[in-house]
Amino acid sequence: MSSHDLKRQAAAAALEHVRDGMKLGLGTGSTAKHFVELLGERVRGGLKVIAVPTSEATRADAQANGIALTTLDEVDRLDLTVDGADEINAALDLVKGGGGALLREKIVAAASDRMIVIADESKLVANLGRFPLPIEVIPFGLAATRRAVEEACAECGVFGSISLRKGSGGHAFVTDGGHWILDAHLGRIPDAPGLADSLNAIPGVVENGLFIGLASMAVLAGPDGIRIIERP
Ligand SMILES: O=C(CO)[C@H](O)[C@H](O)COP(=O)(O)O
Repeated sequence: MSSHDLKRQAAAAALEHVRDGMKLGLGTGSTAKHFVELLGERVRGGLKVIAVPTSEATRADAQANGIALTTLDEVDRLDLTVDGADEINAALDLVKGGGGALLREKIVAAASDRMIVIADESKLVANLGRFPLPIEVIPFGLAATRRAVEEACAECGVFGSISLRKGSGGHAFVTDGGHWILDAHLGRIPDAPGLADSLNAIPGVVENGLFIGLASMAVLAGPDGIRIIERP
């Protein structure tokens, strides 16, 4: 079965947790895009939901699929966010931001009563860190911020190259918030909560891609079917 099919299966399984009248957060990435498409089918069939997208790309997809949108200024809390991830461990801590939407994704997840992570099972890892950790930074003072990121990593016992993410044309990739992304190639992150706190204490860092304690359930699709991991 292709990765495309597995992602769609995970998205379909998560859709079973959506109820009429819910306020939803819509994630970003290829797996979340399947969820938006399947949710759109249900909306066209009469399901009433209202949703906050986590990126301009997801906003466009949601609008194309006829999903009513709102903002976190107009609603207090969201009932459920469904989003993908780059890495998921057994404790449901995540690395996110491969698609560059980590800041809005974390704001929306934190404003949600529940977050369901959808992925093909290759995203489940014993240790976080093989996927480069995205760190969203302010362009001003990039070199100083990069040095501070290296120091914070070293103090947490993790080492590796830190690269500025490039977009099309070789220029810096620019997030929806107008920021840049440093990708930290660390290999293994033994203390993810500690590293997340240290990175966010750096003035030029806007947010990092470690999602600690935000996901309540992972829906993982593999060749043998759907596997659910729930936060105890
Ligand atoms: O964090 C993300 C975007 O910022 C995505 O959820 C993550 O990159 C997974 O993407 P995909 O579903 O395409 O594998």
